[in-house]
Amino acid sequence: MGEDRRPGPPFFQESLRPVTYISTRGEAASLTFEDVLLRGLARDGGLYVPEVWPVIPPETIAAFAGKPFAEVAAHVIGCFARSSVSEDALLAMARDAYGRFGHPAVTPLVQIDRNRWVLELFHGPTLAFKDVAMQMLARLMDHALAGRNQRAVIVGATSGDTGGAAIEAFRGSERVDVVILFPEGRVSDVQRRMMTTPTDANVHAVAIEGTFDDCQALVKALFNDLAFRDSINLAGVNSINWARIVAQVTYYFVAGVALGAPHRAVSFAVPTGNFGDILAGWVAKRMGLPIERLTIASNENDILPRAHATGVYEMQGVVETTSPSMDIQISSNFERFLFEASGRDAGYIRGVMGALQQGGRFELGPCAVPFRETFDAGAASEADVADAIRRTKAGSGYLLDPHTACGLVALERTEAQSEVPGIVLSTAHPAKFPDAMERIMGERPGLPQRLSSLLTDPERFPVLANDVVEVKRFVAEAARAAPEGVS
Ligand SMILES: Cc1ncc(COP(=O)(O)O)c(C=O)c1O
Ligand SMILES: N[C@@H](CCOP(=O)(O)O)C(=O)O
Repeated sequence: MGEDRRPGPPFFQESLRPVTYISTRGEAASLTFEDVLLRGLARDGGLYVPEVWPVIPPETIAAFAGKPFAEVAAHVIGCFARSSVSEDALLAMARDAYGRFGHPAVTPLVQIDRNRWVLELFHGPTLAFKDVAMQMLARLMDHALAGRNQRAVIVGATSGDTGGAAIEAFRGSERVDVVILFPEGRVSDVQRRMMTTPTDANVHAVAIEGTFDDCQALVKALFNDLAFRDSINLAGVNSINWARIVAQVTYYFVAGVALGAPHRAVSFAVPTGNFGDILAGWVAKRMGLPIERLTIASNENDILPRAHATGVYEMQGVVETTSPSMDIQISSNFERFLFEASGRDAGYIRGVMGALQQGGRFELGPCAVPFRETFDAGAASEADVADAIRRTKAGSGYLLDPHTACGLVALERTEAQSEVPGIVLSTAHPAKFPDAMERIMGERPGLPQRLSSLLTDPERFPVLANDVVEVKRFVAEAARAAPEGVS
């Protein structure tokens, strides 16, 4: 394993050097992986990225072939986490985390067409791709907090899936309390119930009168109140937390190698909201995975494809779709890409993020070209989504969920006339969206037997105004109610 530092010494000499992390806004201290893991957002409001990019040599990538998912995960995460956690500890965590998945391959590939594949990321406990990272994150955080004899309060925002995955991964934890904010009435019943039916005292789901973007802004406001964040040891599990991205990089390598990488290239289409999952694909490419095309797939909330076409990132109001987890406008992780595309110009990032906050838009300027060169982009209308689900079922017998259908539509629109295999990331199981699937296909996909009581178990959740003071009060109360004994 080596690191991409141009110019620089040979990669093997670099390989023992721990990776440190810098903020995209350039005004926060550099941190270790463990600090980044526990802090989430940087104190200057920016996002952490590695100071140097690790590179995995082709022969190591080739050797991933046939290896258990957990072993590849330990290697990939180890590239970023070496300073904080040993590869043996990572391997033990990965074996434990991925042992909970319902498929031996963890993230199997299914062929749906001559040269198109679906990468099923939904075999974890909450039937969405978030489990792949969240199950590792919970173990990494517990390991780090135990080492420091500390507790933390996690506050997260969800458009449907992150919340359930976080609550499932951290429920019952003695070191962590979790408060998840979700947009009232804008998640599916199954998604909401995955958050509101667990009875563990350390997990709380809160409906916010607003959109996902409002929930995410509330979380960032809590992080930006430095006195508040320090008083409760605030941590984050959204993809603003770098460890989330890192843990998602693994399945790009696993899928790529299964289809012939590093000896041949592959392409991915990624259903996109917060830009986390596709950023993980971009990281895999930087680390050496030969990815020909990386396609941003949106639903009718098409701010990223519009920015791709016009060079202007402009908010227009969120519309509700059958793929609610992608009903997002402020794609947090886009900031990480812009930081790299601008040549790590923290001043540029402060400028564009300030403009977005104040005026709801910014011009990509010099970043428009690298954005177009690095990614393709496509948006699916609601009619496109229904059509993709119906014809895929008719053609191959395979049932896509509405998020995955956006991915397929975007892949089809941007596919080159090349023989490179196209992989659509399947980010959720169709059973998470029974109403939408019934409208499209005429029947409701069944939930797995282990979730049979989900739709009848009692729910508990307060509804709060989109108001930072009210949310702070709720979070402080949840933190106060935490058990004594750990500082
Ligand atoms: C099912 C599903 N698909 C796609 C996405 C978009 O992923 P990202 O926010 O990482 O872009 C999400 C939410 O994040 C999701 O829950
Ligand atoms: N689609 C997500 C939104 C939050 O994204 P994250 O990856 O930053 O946690 C969800 O389902 O909650």
